[in-house]
Amino acid sequence: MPLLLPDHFKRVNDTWGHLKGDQVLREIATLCRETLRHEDVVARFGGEEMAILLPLTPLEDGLRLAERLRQIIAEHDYGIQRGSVTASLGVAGYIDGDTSDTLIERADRGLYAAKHDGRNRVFSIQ
Ligand SMILES: Nc1nc2c(ncn2[C@@H]2O[C@H](COP(=O)(O)OP(=O)(O)OP(=O)(O)O)[C@@H](O)[C@H]2O)c(=O)[nH]1
Repeated sequence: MPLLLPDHFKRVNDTWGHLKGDQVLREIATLCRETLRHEDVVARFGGEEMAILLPLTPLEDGLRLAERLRQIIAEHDYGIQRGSVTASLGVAGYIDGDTSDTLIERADRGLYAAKHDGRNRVFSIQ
């Protein structure tokens, strides 16, 4: 399960306006959906955060997919200055006994590590 958070999104809103920010978020969600399988789920997870559910996907594959998404998001043309939209992703793989809370908590720690390491990165904490 990857958690995705755009980088420096306040700056996107402040520079190009909230409506453009909304459009960027919608485009990121569309890019995710286009990249994922039919059974995968992209969900808004409060604010500008998105949760991605990849059923029956080993962590290694989830990490590969998250890395692909990171690249696609960074390379897409949003109609604003190139390079101004990137995202950080934290990925957690299901472990026996996990609840949704413990899974999200690990993905969130990965996300925090990705932000802390400089953003536009994929991190996983097991
Ligand atoms: N346009 C738009 N902005 C949103 C939405 N939800 C949250 N935001 C904005 O997203 C911004 C998030 O800012 P911060 O939490 O400071 O994080 P950030 O600027 O992305 O910085 P880092 O996460 O540290 O890279 C805030 O300005 C929120 O108002 C939304 O639905 N639409």
